[in-house]
Amino acid sequence: MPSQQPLLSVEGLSKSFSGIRAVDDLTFVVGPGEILGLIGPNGSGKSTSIDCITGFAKADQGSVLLDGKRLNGARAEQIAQAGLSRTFQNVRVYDRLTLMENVLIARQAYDCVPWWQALAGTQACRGAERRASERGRELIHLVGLSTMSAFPAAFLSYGQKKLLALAMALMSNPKIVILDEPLAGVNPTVIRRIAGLIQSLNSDGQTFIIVEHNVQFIMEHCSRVVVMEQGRKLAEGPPSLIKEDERVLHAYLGKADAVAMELVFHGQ
Ligand SMILES: Nc1ncnc2c1ncn2[C@@H]1O[C@H](COP(=O)(O)OP(=O)(O)OP(=O)(O)O)[C@@H](O)[C@H]1O
Repeated sequence: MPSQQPLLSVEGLSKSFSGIRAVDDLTFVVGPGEILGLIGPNGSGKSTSIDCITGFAKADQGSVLLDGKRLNGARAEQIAQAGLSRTFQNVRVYDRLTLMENVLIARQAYDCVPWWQALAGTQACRGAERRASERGRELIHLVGLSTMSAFPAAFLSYGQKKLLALAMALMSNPKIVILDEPLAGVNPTVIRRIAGLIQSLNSDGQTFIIVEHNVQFIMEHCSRVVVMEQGRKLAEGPPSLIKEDERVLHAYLGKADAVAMELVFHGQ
């Protein structure tokens, strides 16, 4: 549990789909500068929780506070504007648009000048456009895609699209970035690049929540881990404690012996 005032507080979050309790009374906090890992077996409710927190699904119960501001009932774009941005399990980029256009579109949800200024092409509007282009260039460079900046996103490999999605999520200078399975379908080289980016952004103060099936990655890169099983929080703590928790091994493999430990925590 972080000692500072939490940046994000999720309390009593619940969501059912026609009788299936996908998320059941989930409570956790994220402190400023943390990298929180959210793990659990398939169907344990991770994505539904993230969808409810980010306004992509409506929770049945519970509250979400970002920096003390209540987000319940807000639309996804309002939540993004408040400082909570995310990527998706199935990467979402616009294939026909260039990388630069993709990041500029991502920023529009957050840093839009009023429509009348945009129509009139005011100085404020031109200034905002210039700042957005500079930020977009910086982020495309940061994720290592500068040489492809003017190419359509369709030219990118799946792993490169994940890097573009990360740049898009950062466009708004969010308080928290939620990465939903950033490593799924990605080769080891891109995994290393994503890991390096997360670490370097985090050392500059960026807070992350990472939802991931690669438990080894979570154990290496997160300061704290929340484990879900059947919609509920099963365990929570630093990686060193989670690794010792037999309930976590049981949740994944139905047993908690040395072989299970190697398989879950070291991917062997
Ligand atoms: N739109 C939906 N309609 C009906 N049931 C759903 C829907 N979305 C999720 N569920 C169910 O809710 C439960 C939690 O699903 P969720 O996708 O949140 O789990 P998850 O931990 O993210 O799984 P995975 O790791 O496989 O992505 C599952 O039983 C799933 O079948």
